[in-house]
Amino acid sequence: MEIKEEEASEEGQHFLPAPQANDPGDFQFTSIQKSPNEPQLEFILACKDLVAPVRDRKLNTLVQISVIHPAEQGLTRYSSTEIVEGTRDPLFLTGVTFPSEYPIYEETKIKLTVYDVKDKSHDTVRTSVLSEHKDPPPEVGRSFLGYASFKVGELLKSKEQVLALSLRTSDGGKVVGTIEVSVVKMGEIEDGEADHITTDVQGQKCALVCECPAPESVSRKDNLPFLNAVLKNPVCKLYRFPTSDNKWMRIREQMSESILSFHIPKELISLQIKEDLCRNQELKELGELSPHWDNLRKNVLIHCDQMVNMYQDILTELSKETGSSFKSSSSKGEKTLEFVPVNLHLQRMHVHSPHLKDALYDVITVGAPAAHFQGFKNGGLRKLLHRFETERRNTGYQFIYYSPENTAKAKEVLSNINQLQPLIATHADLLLNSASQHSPDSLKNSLKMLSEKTEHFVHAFKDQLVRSALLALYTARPGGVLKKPPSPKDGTEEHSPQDPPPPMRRQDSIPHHSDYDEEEWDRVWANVGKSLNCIIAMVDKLIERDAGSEGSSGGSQDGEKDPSLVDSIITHPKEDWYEQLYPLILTLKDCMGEVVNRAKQSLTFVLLQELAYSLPQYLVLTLRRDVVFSQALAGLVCGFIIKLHTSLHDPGFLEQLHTVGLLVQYEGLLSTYSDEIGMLEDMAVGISDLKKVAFKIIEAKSNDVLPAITGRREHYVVEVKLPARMFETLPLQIKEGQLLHVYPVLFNVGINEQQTLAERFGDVSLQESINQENFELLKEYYTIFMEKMPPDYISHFQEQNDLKGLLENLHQNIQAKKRKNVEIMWLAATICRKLNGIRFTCCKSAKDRTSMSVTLEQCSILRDEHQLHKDFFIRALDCMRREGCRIENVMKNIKCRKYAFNMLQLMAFPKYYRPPEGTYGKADT
Ligand SMILES: O=P(O)(O)O[C@H]1[C@H](O)[C@@H](O)[C@H](O)[C@H](O)[C@@H]1OP(=O)(O)O
Repeated sequence: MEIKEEEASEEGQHFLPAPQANDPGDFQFTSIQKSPNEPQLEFILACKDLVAPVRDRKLNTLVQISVIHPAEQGLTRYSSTEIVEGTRDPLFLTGVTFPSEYPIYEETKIKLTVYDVKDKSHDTVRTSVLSEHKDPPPEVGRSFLGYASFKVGELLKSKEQVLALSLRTSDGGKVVGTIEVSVVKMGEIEDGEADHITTDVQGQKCALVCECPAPESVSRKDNLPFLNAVLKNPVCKLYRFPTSDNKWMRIREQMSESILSFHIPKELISLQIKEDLCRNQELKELGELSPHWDNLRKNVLIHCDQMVNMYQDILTELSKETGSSFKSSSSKGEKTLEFVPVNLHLQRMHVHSPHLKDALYDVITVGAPAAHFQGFKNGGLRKLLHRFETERRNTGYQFIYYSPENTAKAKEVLSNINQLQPLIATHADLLLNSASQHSPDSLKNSLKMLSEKTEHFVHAFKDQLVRSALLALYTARPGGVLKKPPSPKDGTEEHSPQDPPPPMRRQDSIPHHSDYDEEEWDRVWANVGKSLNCIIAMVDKLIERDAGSEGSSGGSQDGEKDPSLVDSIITHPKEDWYEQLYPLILTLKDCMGEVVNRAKQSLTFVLLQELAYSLPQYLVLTLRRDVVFSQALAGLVCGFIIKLHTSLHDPGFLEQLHTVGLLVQYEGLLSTYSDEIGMLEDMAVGISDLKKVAFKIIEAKSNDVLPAITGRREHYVVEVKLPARMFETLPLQIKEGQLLHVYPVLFNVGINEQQTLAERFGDVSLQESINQENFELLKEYYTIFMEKMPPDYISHFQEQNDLKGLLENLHQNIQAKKRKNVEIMWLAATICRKLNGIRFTCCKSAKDRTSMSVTLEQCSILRDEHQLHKDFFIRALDCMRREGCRIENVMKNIKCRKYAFNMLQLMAFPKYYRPPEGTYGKADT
């Protein structure tokens, strides 16, 4: 293949194609040998003796890397280095990496084009707009210096895998310098020869040594296939930066989407539809009600059915998006994608630095969970829910006020009933089965299980709420009314002294003609216990008699048995165990059925109260909360799975996971001004709602390793599947299905020009209270951590980390009420990392501000943990922002390689949040 003249050669090129499957078509090409899931090829670049077109001009150079696929004509522009200023011997810190999925072979040709950049502000504009099969726009702000090309095979087979190539002018004639291409492998020692290159850094000469010590495996490679099941379309970038002692560290940045972005919302919506259908059915089965309540119920059902239909439509639409793993920032207002998180990615930094273990730093970046389709005109969930609850509490006409806690309790009891009743029935049948087999051991075991479950069942109703709800329902039946109204002393109807009297008392339409028998429920409920006792007595008796031991009757545990019932049974014993037990089991089931019937109806009546108030506003609010929660949950599950896989071989982490639970820390960059107030209010509730989520790790029984969700709105369990060989290595408690809890915390610091307005003319109290409240939560987590982790772990932990000091510092910063105090974010993130937590960074779209923040976090980690040379802090930051994963993130969201900031916005940003010249500007977001 001929490489055409530079001016014309880039026809048909496009930037960073989505890597396709490694499918060479009809041609046979030589694959590159590589470790599974590792990049296929990584190299770094340096130029020497570049010739400036104009004498004495100081060169500002960058190299553009293009790929010529062996079976195709034309170039594919792949990536660029950063711009190195003021030297003829530039050494580029931004390297090149081809991820494992990229279609690259030994025959693939790489073209390196060196440019002299005259105007940095134009540079990114120029590289941003290339789209497939379009002519590149005219060169602006840069001029062509020279090019070189090589075949991948040549590089791989060269001595020491280094090529020194002459750079030539476009006519191929004049040599204008050389370019050195050196293969690098993360985590591998380079041979003893140190490669000394000098570079001019801000006027000072600095000797840089390219050398790496022995590798340390970061994450076990056998975990990767399972991570790859959830992570998609990785973008990789490679850098080398000097350490303070002039050694090289290597950094690989990786950014991946996750199919959980769509999978979790779909799972969740299906579950919510089931929950709502079940509730609607229960409302229908509530029985006869007086006209007032019946009308309310009809109205509620109309709206609830409509709601279910809407959820079903959304699910249908989402199900069409098979295999999708990314919702772009520009789709955030789309109705059918409401439940899907915006721009969710794993942002990973892998550091290989001299003398230190390799390290991984993960941050999940995602748009703040918020209901963009519903909008923010009236604020977000935090405000809306508060307002709704206050109004509901004070309106009190036409319905009975139950507090959110009591409504949640009603849902919990209903869910327990629905789970326990079939379970008890199964255990009862198993008992009968054991009886028919005449097996004493099996009979004892079945009885044990049956007793346990029945006790749980009886216990579930030991709540005043059921009692008071029964009373309330009684009065709502045709003709039913109380002699005395339900008493607030039972604590289920909550009225402060100032509140109006309970509305029940105003239901004058119901005639007074009968008394409510409050003890009836006690009797029905107690019968379940009694019938279980009869079964226990009978089993004891049967086993006793079977063992041939005469004399003692009734076994050892009949203290609570109903003697009349037991006696009547055992005075006429039959030797057929099944026949003896069958009628008792029937009685138990009947008694249980009676309890279930009454309890279900009464608690459903409690739910009717919640729904009856302010329809359809209540349902809209529920939808908003579901939408926000779904986005937050998708991110959380993604973060959890990644954390689990990367820490699977860390016993301390696993111990922490099941004894303490996991800290999940969110960094918010939203401003407390205009629409973003509403977003922050949504986000705060969405994140707080994650407390309702617990994880359970189960053994994968098939190739489907995608997580499943069970539960209901008040309590979800996410089942994460691990293949047998990984599952086996887990601590017993986790293998036995112990629920693993999460502790979400959110710290927000607005940084943009809107925040300046909020600080000058608006209100920052929302941010202040969120930070204060979440500080308390973080402190609570730390206390539990200190209490529950083993003492030897804690003493080692304390030697290494001054968590107390960091917490104190964070507290002072929160109290200080300083403007745009980004120290809060750094401290919160550091505490999270030290406590083994999951890190999140969010702004509206997780595109611009988030990119500034994660790159700053990455470079700060390199500085504080890996001795990044202080003179290279800003250069590293600029490299990552200019050519790193985050500019690709912007590109994939808005098809333009520009952070959407204008000068005004930048001036408002804290200093280190400003991107380098040429990487920002007006962008059509
Ligand atoms: O990723 P974000 O920081 O939320 O993107 C903002 C950007 O910060 C802002 O300057 C710009 O004007 C846009 O509003 C971006 O939000 P989009 O959601 O429109 O990408």
